[in-house]
Amino acid sequence: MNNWQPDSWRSKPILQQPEYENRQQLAEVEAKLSKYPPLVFAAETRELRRQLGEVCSGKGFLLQGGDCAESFAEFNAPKIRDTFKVLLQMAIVLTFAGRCPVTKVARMAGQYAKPRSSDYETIEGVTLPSYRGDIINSFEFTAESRRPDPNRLLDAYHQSAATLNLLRAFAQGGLADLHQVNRWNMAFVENNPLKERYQDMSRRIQDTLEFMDVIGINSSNSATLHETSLFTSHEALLLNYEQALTRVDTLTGKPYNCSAHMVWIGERTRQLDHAHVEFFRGIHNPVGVKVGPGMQEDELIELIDALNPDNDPGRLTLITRMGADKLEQNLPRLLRRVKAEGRNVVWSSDPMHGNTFAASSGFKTRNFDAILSEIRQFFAAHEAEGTHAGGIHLEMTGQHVTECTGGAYQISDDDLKEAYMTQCDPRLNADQVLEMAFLVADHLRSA
Ligand SMILES: O=C[C@H](O)[C@H](O)COP(=O)(O)O
Ligand SMILES: C=C(OP(=O)(O)O)C(=O)O
Repeated sequence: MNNWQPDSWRSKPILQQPEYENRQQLAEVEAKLSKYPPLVFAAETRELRRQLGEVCSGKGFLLQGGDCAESFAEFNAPKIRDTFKVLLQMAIVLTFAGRCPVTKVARMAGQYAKPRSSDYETIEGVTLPSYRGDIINSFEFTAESRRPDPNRLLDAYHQSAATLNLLRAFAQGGLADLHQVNRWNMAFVENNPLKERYQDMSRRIQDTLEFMDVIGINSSNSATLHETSLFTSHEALLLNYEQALTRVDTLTGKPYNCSAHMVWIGERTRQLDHAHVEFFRGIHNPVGVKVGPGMQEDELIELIDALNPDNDPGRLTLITRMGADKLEQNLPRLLRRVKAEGRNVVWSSDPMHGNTFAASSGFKTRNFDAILSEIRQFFAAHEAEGTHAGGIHLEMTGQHVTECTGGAYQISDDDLKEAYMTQCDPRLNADQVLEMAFLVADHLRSA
């Protein structure tokens, strides 16, 4: 890899970074972190890359989702469990109703750094630095809380480790057993308007499991029924942290970012000659890049070639976040060009980030219909261009929040205040996610 070093990003321009007052303290924290154990194992990231290779060739679907920003204050087992459950529930719908293998990647165990539209926030005449995620500063609106603190990198590491530990236990310790999932999902949809449809699917899964049991395949002899695999991901925005967790894999001799299985570059920091692209080109994880409506065809090809010079299917996921009103004009031209140039990428849709607006009540929100519209258009564009709609990327939570308007419960502007808990962007709640899962499953089945 040409002149790449884990720290070669430091000589490039970089956006969306905090201003640390005490650089010496930051350096000490980075040195400490670089000696800590990796959070993931390189071979696991290779398995994810293999699965994404299958998705790239049209034989699978990527489901990526979780919090907009994980929080230090809201760190507890029920919250992790509920998001895990909702991800699994969605994956079951996609796999069973959509007849498609699903690779599950959580936006968890590391999603602590946020790019912001503005460096400052003003409330009632007081201006302070913006909240940039718990790895950097605190949400509370005081000068002290908003001061970037290097020790937060260590807190983020420890909280990621604990989250990952619980996710691994849930995935492999029995909670994700298909018999169990089918059972607890029933309670989960108790009050959902799509309950009938879900229960019908659940009964068919139950019949299938009973049939398999009769022919001798059950949880005690099949890991596929007893366990699940769940990978982790986050936006690798704070490169001081990401570099400190980068290790050379002893099996292959290649550098991997061991802070998560997959990491992505955000829409605001994907400039070709900037630090994030430089760092990402050298790590061997599967990586993603957000692609907004302003992306030009030539620029995209250059970006693809910088990040995936070997044209390896599974290495690069393009996460489009166009906005429902801009997709039709901008996605097809990119699909056409990438296909014409023979570049292997996974195309995934983030229907959240292009559809944010301020509600009349003042809350930052997203409307469910706009989110669905972006997804529908994403599938339609791929169908028209003969490319594979490979995944979705959602900001969502298992908690019953009221952050996005609409959906079967018709959450209104006025309802937003009931349970608006996000620290940054509005998330879909469990009911809205289920509704979306059926819609996507219908598309997958007809694709
Ligand atoms: O999640 C993405 C960004 O961090 C977020 O949309 C920025 O929000 P802002 O426009 O309120 O800064
Ligand atoms: C910041 C994010 O998205 P984007 O880069 O697409 O704005 C995000 O996914 O948290």
